Amino acid sequence: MSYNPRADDLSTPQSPSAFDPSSTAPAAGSAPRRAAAGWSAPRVTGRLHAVVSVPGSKSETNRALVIAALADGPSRIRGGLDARDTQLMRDALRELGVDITETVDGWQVQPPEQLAGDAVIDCGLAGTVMRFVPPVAAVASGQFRFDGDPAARDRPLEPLLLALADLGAGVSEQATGLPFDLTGRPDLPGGPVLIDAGSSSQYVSGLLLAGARYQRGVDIRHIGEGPVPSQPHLDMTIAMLREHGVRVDTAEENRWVVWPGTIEAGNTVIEPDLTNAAAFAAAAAIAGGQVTITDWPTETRQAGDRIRQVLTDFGALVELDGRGLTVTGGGTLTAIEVDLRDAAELTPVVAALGAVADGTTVITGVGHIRGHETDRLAALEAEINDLGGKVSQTEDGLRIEGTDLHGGTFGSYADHRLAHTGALLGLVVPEVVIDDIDCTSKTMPAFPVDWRTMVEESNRLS
Ligand SMILES: O=C(O)C1=C[C@@H](OP(=O)(O)O)[C@@H](O)[C@H](O)C1
Ligand SMILES: C=C(OP(=O)(O)O)C(=O)O
Repeated sequence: MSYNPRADDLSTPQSPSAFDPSSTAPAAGSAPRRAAAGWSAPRVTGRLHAVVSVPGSKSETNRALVIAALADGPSRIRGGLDARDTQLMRDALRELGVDITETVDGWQVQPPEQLAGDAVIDCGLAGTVMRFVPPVAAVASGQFRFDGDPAARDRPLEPLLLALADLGAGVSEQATGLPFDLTGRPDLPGGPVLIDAGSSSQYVSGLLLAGARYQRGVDIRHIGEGPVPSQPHLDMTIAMLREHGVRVDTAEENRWVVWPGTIEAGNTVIEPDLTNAAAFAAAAAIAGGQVTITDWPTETRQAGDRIRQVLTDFGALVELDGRGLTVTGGGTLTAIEVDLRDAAELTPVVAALGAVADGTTVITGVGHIRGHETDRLAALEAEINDLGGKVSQTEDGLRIEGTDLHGGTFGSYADHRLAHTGALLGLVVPEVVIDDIDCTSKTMPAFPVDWRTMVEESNRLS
């Protein structure tokens, strides 16, 4: 199965323009829409009553693949996510000479004696591919061109390219993002490097993942004014590396040191993706009723686990027990104020909840998501307001006045999580149509079917 639609088949709108507090024109909303009829979001007619399972974590899967590709022998990954982002990662690593066999019992990953290749690496729209693979290619012999979807060319990358050049890789001069060329060398010196990682934690994760294979390891210092976002994702990187015998020192704030050495091969079991699960959990809160997500881990490194507290704060009942995570909603929500810097991926789901909650929801700490799959702050503002919402961007987040909404087309900008926002609103607002539901294949190809099943089965029972 391929999750890699041709860029010119996507017909997705352009990214909305950068934040401009003086502008009242919703650049994102005025972008051209997909001409096709779109996907009618299913509406809940009674109460939700569903048990849902979601596939593996994108973040864990792509880290496990990179670690296995750099390890000292064969590894097995069980429960790995099969979606566009992880397909692109598997394809990229294969271009570097890694053998990945997909069996019913998981993926068997066999690294080559020496990473090597001469290839164009397609990053799609995947942050984890465009930021984790170049540090790996830096120790491969060969020349690589990195490119991706049109929207991927707008995603920030320059700090990582500068860092890789400082560490000894050959990076095309003047490159500030995709596309760029990289020449690797198995004896990459590595060593100390300064980086402004305020726009993405993924630069640091990428350097950490490959750093043990650099001659002098890597000693990264973040020098930006603002903090590095998404701390749980950094913690996940460090924990997974340590599980594979890599020494990572983190005693100093904003400094990460990886010692040179072997990355031990081993087996990894991937947890369900809690950020994708968050959309299903939020469904019960927004529409009322009960949704159980199976296999929700009692302890996890995933940032998406934060949704438990968020939904509780909105007024839902959230229980974690042997069944999994069960969310019970009464159909009304109370607005919250929340700093999502550590779990910025949740912003589109939280924005949907805020749009229909009683009161004004304020989300802070997420200015950097202007560089996610699309400018998420502009897109959420424009698309929710197109349905009659009252959303405005702030410098580092959103201010959302809960109100009654009406139907209309919800633009997804090729962003799976924007599609989740539209689907959530469509549970309670009649005639919401999502222009491009297929973009959910980035991390969950079954999303449209599983979402509709959740709603239609509940409607049938109530
Ligand atoms: O390392 C990862 O797996 C991720 C880190 C975060 O990126 P940013 O730090 O760029 O937000 C997160 O938003 C993204 O979905 C996945
Ligand atoms: C920001 C996200 O993805 P990426 O890994 O492409 O940065 C996301 O999945 O919400």
